[in-house]
Amino acid sequence: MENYINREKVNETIQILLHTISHLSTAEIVGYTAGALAARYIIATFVLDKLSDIPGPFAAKLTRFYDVKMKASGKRYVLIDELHKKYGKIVRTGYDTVSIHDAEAVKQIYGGEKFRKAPYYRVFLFNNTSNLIETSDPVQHARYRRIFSPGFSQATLDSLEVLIMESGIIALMNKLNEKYADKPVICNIFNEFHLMAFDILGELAYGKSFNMIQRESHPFPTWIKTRSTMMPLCTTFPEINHYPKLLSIFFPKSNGATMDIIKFSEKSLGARLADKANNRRDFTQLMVEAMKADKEGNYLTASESQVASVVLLVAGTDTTSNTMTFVAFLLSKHPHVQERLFQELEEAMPDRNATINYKDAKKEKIPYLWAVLMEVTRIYPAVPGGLPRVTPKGGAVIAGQFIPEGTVVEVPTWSLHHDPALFADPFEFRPERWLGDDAEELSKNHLVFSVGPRMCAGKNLAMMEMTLAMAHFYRRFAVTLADPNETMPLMQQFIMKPKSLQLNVYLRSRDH
Ligand code: HEM
Repeated sequence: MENYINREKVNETIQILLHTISHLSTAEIVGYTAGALAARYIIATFVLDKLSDIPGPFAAKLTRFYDVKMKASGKRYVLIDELHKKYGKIVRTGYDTVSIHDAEAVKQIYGGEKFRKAPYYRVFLFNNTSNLIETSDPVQHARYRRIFSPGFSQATLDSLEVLIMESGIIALMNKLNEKYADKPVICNIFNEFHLMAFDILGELAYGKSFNMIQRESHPFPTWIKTRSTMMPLCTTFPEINHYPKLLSIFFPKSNGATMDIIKFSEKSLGARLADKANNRRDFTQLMVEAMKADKEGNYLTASESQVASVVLLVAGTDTTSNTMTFVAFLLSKHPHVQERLFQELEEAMPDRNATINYKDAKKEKIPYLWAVLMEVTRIYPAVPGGLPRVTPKGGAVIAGQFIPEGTVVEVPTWSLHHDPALFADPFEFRPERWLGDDAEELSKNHLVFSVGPRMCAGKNLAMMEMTLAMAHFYRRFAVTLADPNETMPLMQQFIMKPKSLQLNVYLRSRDH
């Protein structure tokens, strides 16, 4: 390279440039700079545009703000679906982003390591510290997965079942019995499931329950809510997430909430480190061990551990509690389904107040409960949007279309779940569809936990928690909507939830 550079010529050019600039007025400098930036933008957008043959709204081609607007609407999954209906199975959603509505593309994009997680995920950086959900580096991801996989295994979860039952499910059932059942008192069941999910994850990822079912309050959910206001902008312009100082200027409240979360995590982990007698195999224990591990082995830094607690909590609370809210909504709207479920549960648990083990509540034993969960998560997948990935070096042909390297691609989960070619009458709530001979075939396009190496690590925990909670809840109570005309409008950030943060119901005790 050295040989090709004529240093004298370069110096001479710089001198001429500096000389010219020194003779320009401020207004001229501003004008020329703006002109140069505009020219660069026009050339990049219209001349060098590598995605020019992919259809989509004109505004999406011009700026990433088109996507910010979709995200800020809280309805991005619906808007993306409408774009597919208008433009076809491959749609441009931004100047470097493409949505692909094609079931075959799922395996190609998510099934292996080739398509890495997009910079979008940097919004999950806490304090600029990498973690299981955020990292796009397969080596770092493998280290995190190795450390945490014992905590996600069914064997570990079985050993923690009593804890999950007592701190979460039974505690909630007792509260519902006392406070709401058979009384003309409205129960915001969304909130109650939320409190339960927090208490369970508190036990597993913070070493002890937050005791929210009883206390009904804790600053954690507010911190998370405050932090999430930065999502639309910070997922679309992800570079900003590497600069905590910039974040503190642009999003002072979000940043403050992040710092509060980190401080809380630091304190909780410190308490567990000091509690030498406690060695149950939960996530906190895995972190404590990883912090003491050899640098060459499965180690975690203190900062990685604090962030891991947060990430497990964020990933494992709203997802499960919102899904349980969706179950309550759909079962209230379809009383015959609720009745059929009750009959199966009554058979499995003849005594209303008895408890049942997970192994006796599973698909093989109570198939209708499983079918209800499958159908609810098909209609309302807690993570409804496409999961953004980057096309590898050399680009890739996806669904018959060449997509250049470095493009962000995603397959929209909600759209596939409502595609009549994949699910007959997709907008109909019909758990029975999961009891037929083609259930296994159908489940190939059921993507609520995603697929491949980056699929949900907490699937076992989620299924166990939701199955046990639903079994005990619908065995004990009949649920009706406080407002029979309730439509439950939804709001999507990364996770989807009821927009009002409420689902108001009445609970009636099953009397035998
Ligand atoms: C109904 C409940 C849940 C749903 C629908 C769900 C869905 C998902 C989805 C779709 C992903 C892939 C994200 C992506 O690629 O961008 C994911 C990842 C993840 N989930 Fe879940 N999740 C649920 C519950 C849980 C629970 C209870 C935990 C545990 C605390 C958990 C922990 C994680 C983690 C750690 C990842 C990242 C995995 C990795 O990249 O290796 N999730 N989840």
